[in-house]
Amino acid sequence: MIGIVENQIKDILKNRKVHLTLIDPDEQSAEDAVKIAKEAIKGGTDGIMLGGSTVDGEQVDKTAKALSESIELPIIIFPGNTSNVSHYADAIFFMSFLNSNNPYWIMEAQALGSISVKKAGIEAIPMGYMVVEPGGTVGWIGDAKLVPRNKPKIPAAYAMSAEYLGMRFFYLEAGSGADKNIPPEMIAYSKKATTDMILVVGGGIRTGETAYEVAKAGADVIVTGTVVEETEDVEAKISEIVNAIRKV
Ligand SMILES: CC(C)=CCC/C(C)=C/CC/C(C)=C/CC/C(C)=C/COP(=O)(O)OP(=O)(O)O
Ligand SMILES: O=P(O)(O)OC[C@@H](O)CO
Ligand SMILES: [Mg+2]
Repeated sequence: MIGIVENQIKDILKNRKVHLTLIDPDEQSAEDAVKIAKEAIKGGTDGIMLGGSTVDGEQVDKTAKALSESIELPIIIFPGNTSNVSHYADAIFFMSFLNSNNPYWIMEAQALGSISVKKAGIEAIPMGYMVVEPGGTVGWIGDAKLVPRNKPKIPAAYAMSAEYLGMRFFYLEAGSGADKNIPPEMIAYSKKATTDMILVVGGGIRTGETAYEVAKAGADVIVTGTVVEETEDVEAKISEIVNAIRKV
């Protein structure tokens, strides 16, 4: 069933690209996460993703609670593992790590995590997750068979199969803090290969210019996380990125 958050994203996509700000609950206190989220909202972001590849459930829960008390925008869990489920969030990217070598990340974590998702009563958004070189921490933790950067047809085939399996979102991930973002050509292939798939792209996007390229190539949802950790002026940085993708 399609829920409220997914419909909100689809509504925005009728007119323009979507930007999500990723906050890693491991990097700051819940109070500071709220400050960052508020700045990002002033900069024009459309929602907050909460997650990290090495974060514990308690910190996710605390941060989700603080955010839910202070902001109106959707809070979407970006789970690093089964413990990262919180009823204070609005939704969870219910993702399968499609190019992992380990069945745990492809289907077991989902089976184990589904019990908490059901109990929490949050919206599950079905997503195929594909990690491309360099892949960062998540590539290592997720035991990924990293997609070579010059092989755009590989993720395109996975995107097609994910769509045939009923997944509605497909995430091309270069790894948090990557020195290079997903190549535009790769984004274009995955976009062309699918019909209604919502294409999410993240990892290594730090400027309005790259965000524009990624959006122009076919990304529907552009995710930035590390820039927020690196910049002094979160509002200005997010607004640079958001203004750039809105030009597409
Ligand atoms: C659906 C449920 C409940 C679980 C699925 C969990 C899966 C498949 C996870 C995939 C593997 C994984 C570890 C993903 C992490 C995704 C993520 C939150 C990335 C962003 O984190 P980083 O910023 O790379 O983390 P660090 O900053 O900690 O390096
Ligand atoms: O931290 P950055 O490099 O913006 O990456 C965001 C996201 O794709 C990580 O999962
Ligand atoms: Mg991080």
